Amino acid sequence: MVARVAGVFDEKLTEAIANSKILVVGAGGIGCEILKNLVLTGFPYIEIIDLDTIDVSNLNRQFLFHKEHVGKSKAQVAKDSALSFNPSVNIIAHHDSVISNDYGVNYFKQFNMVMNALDNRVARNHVNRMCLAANIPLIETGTAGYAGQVELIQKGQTQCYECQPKAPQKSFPGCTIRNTPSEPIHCIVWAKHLFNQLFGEEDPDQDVSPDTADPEAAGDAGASALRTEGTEAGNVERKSTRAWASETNYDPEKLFSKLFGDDIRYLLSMENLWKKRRPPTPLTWNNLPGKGNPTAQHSGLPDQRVWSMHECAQVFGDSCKALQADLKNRPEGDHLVWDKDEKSAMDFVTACANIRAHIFNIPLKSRFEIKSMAGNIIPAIATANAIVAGLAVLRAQNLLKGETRACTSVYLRPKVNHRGQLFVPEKTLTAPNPKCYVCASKPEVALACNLKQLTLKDLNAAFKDGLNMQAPDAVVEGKGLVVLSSEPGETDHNNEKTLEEIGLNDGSALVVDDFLQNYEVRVILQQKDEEKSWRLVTDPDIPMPGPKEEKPANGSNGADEPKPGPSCSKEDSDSDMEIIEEDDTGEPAPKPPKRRKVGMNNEIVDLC
Ligand SMILES: Nc1ncnc2c1ncn2[C@@H]1O[C@H](COP(=O)(O)OP(=O)(O)OP(=O)(O)O)[C@@H](O)[C@H]1O
Ligand SMILES: [Zn+2]
Repeated sequence: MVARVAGVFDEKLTEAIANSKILVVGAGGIGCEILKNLVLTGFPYIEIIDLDTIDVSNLNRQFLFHKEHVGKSKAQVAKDSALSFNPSVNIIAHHDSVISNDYGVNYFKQFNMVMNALDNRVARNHVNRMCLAANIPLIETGTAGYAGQVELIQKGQTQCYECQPKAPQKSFPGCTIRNTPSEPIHCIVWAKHLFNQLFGEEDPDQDVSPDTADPEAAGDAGASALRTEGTEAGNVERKSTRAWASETNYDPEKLFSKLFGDDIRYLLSMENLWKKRRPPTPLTWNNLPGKGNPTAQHSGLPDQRVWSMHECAQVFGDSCKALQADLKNRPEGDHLVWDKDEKSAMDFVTACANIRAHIFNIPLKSRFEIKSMAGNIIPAIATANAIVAGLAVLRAQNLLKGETRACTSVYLRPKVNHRGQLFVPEKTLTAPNPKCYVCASKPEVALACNLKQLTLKDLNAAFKDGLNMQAPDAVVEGKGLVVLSSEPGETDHNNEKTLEEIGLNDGSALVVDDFLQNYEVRVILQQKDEEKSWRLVTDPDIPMPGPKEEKPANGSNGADEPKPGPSCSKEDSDSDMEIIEEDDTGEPAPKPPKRRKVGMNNEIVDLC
């Protein structure tokens, strides 16, 4: 197939293309389209990075992949398929995360531009910072259903990906999830948390047991249960759910009795909760509704049928055993990662969510519906991906012609607007936010917190969650005192110390850097007695996200799992679209590299 037809582009562009080097990040729905376009346009040198392998669910739109490729590296297969269109292109495929420290600033610097075709904010933030550091243009793309967007990010000329705070991630109060669910999604989030507690990465924010600190139940919370329940029941004694499950050898009956019997009785004892609500009904393993109601009696696809409680319990038992076996086969300390496309993981969440829904008189859902809700699936539309990828490659051509000012953002709308437009371009480039804590010439941000209460561990979380850092190091400005080190173990002994205890006070400035991202920011501490956790403060006009429940979603289209927030008074909030994203891989942060970033003269705060 002829990929480059002489005379199609003017000489200047033809030459610029011939001398170009492009990095494509992501070989999914948009990435495959971009790669195909680049190859057919005659781009001679392309590197493509994707951490994932091909799933059968990708095949409907990621047309560089076929059935025989399932399980293989996306980047490698995308390369091989694209080469069949134009074997003369030099394509280098990396089956890897772009966040890996193998791809540092010097790696980025070798390219004329980067084209992002990602599906999560963590990776997008990272590439944004790398392109700013390397001072190369980044073409950002995203779709959500029929909507899409292409945006140029160029240091000093346009907004960066982080110039404006992203809409908050949809969140649910922790006590709704743990004590008083009222919608199917509450039960689905609970079930995903349970998966993590039992088999995944344990997170104290994902506790699934009754929340005795629920302000609504204040006073008598669980008191009667504490009196009547012994530790034998397993739910009153505060031990890790994982440790307890492991002691019982993940016995499905025991797990079921604790989670859906004892814990529910414990909740019932928090009487204030049920004054205005219908109380839950505990279930007993040996007496479940729906026995003798086999699958065969139902019509429709198995996944689209709602299971009886009896079936749920069976699936619960089977999936528990399968997941336990999977966990056992892994090296000590390893854990499972929930994946909607992994059968046992999806079965487990469907069964647990429905059992809990039944207990709380919430409508049950089919496995198909739960998969879509639990995976935050927004249908990916092949044509939207193709359009956005086409626009992205046109923008790449603009850039190569030196027409940066023409590279305004373009929005693909799901429907024509009142002007009859389906593609809506911005009139001008969007100027950078001079107060941006990422792309400003001297990035600076204030952190409002109560220094008497905020611990160094919290501070680390604030840098990770609030400033989107991967491996923060923090030094007291002017003193060279290391308060946080990304070097494992170096400052961990101070984790529980408050900022006041380590000598920081109102107005103290920290220089915080992330070696992985080539990013440094000055953080000024602001003492706020009333602050329960922490809050970033930039320009007074720009509200910044705060901790946990306000943490920016990795998927601004709501593609992330809603997270429970710490406060019960917090209302759920839907997010608006910014860069539109597909699904989120929930990719874990990479391990920080072994290194000492801070200067030799810096000493580590040691208060032990
Ligand atoms: N840190 C990362 N490094 C490299 N590639 C990444 C990273 N994070 C995400 N990706 C890749 O970006 C691509 C995004 O593509 P897309 O949105 O079509 O998602 P998908 O995983 O292929 O599809 P779906 O989520 O619908 O199953 C994926 O192939 C994903 O593996
Ligand atoms: Zn910025």
